[in-house]
Amino acid sequence: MTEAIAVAPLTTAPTWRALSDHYAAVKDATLRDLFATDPERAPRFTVEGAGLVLDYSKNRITAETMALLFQLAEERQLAACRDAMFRGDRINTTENRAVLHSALRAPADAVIEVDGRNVVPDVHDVLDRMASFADRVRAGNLIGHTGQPIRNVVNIGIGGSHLGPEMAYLALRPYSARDMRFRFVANVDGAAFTEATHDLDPAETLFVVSSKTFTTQETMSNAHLARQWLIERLGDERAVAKHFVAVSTNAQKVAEFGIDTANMFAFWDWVGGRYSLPSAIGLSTMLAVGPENFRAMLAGFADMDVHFRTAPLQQNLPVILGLLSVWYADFFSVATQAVLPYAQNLARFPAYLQQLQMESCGKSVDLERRRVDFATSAVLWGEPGTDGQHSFYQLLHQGTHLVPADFIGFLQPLSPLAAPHDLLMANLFAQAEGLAFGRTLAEVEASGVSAADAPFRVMEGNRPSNMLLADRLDPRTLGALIALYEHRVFVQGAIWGIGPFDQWGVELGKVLAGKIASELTATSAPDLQHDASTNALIQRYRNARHQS
Ligand SMILES: O=P(O)(O)OC[C@H]1O[C@H](O)[C@H](O)[C@@H](O)[C@@H]1O
Repeated sequence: MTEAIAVAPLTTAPTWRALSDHYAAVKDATLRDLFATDPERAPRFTVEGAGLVLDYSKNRITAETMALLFQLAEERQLAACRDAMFRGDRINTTENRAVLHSALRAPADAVIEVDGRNVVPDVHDVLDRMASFADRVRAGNLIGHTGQPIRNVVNIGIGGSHLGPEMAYLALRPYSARDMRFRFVANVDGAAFTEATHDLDPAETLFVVSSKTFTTQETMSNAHLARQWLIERLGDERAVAKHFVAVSTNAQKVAEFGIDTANMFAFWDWVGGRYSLPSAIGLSTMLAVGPENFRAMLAGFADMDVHFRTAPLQQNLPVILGLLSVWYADFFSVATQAVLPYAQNLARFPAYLQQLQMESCGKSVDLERRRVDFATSAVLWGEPGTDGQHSFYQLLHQGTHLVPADFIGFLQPLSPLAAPHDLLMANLFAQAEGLAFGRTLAEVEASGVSAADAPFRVMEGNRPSNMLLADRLDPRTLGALIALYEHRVFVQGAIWGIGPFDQWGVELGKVLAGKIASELTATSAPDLQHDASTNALIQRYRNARHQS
């Protein structure tokens, strides 16, 4: 099946109109009043699944809002779209591909077919190869060209081939090998490579070149730098064979680069880059945390897959979160959304989610090729708490933008230092409370602040947030958390009727950069045919380059 499920233009859907009317009726309701008039509100709007608890009661919603949003989900055939994805239909119609990241974490006895072939055994073959390779490296049994064991791993990749491995490595740092060093190089800026390798002994260093296509300019440039770095220092081109492995879908390009395909870990075109962490793209994470922890992370992904497939819409975490995003983007005209993990180890989680959500849902044409007349993805951003509190929370509390926030916290500390955890969690709960309920003028004045100063201290509140809690940031929980956001993005895409699995918008920049790169380095003055601004910028760079 290659066709997307056809749906009518979103804004003509009957429930969309009902939601518009409903929005007009509830937009000024305050969380103070909503909580005061409904003692059952917190339990009513708390759901659990796959080891995560979601309290979404501090959103600007009523029971009717949710009923209408669930009705919208029915009208947009969300369940049928979801089932088509899990079944392996070619729902990525603009690239004519199936979308089966869920197969990467399916149990070994599952049967998921693409073009009549069960892909699950292929997935498990690669996982097993990754596991035996990881065991070898971690035990010090992978010997480099000069006879020394490999102790450093440098992942070279960008986008989905970087953000997931780096984010998961940092998240699971307490579970990782402390006697090895892990580095992640993405930016084509040579400074990234230099910084990552300056203190590494090449004799002990393994490069994992991760690229779905194996053609990405930045990754290929960094991989060539790595090759040169290694050969210069070890003095022998044959060293490459023992210090490079590749993760890719493109065996031909891997061989052309000079990596033996025996040292390649494969994945498939039905895995999107930003969904590829549970594929072989997770190799450097597995090298860090070991096969057992990596498989536990996959089990967490699978827990959330099952929850998304089977929980009723009303109890379904990704469905609820996706619908709330639609509610804010399209009715409150909210342009940004914050993700605020109260866990230092999730420092790169917002960056990871940026690609996941913004590359997926940053679209303005629906699958029926119509320009949309509603807002799609919000700009997603965030930093770990409490650091963000001392930076941008001022705007969250008193600025003119409404920024719905996802707070993420863990009941058990990851660090052996338990005392700071109480303080961390106190801040987490306090921020959500403060944003929702604020502080009125009367309350400020009653606290002894003068009438002249009081207006500056008022916090109007009514700023929505979700609270996501789990027991502990362990591999299984991390998997469930990532899958929660993957499926939330899917829900948004299905409601909006856009294709969340392509990224045509990144192509133009690549084409232009290729042309400009040759103009910057041409020995004779090129005939610049850009606009006047771009021509002048190129000229300025050429002048500086040729003077130095
Ligand atoms: O894994 P690669 O093929 O090197 O792709 C790396 C990244 O670059 C592309 O331009 C896409 O925008 C991303 O979706 C992708 O993750």
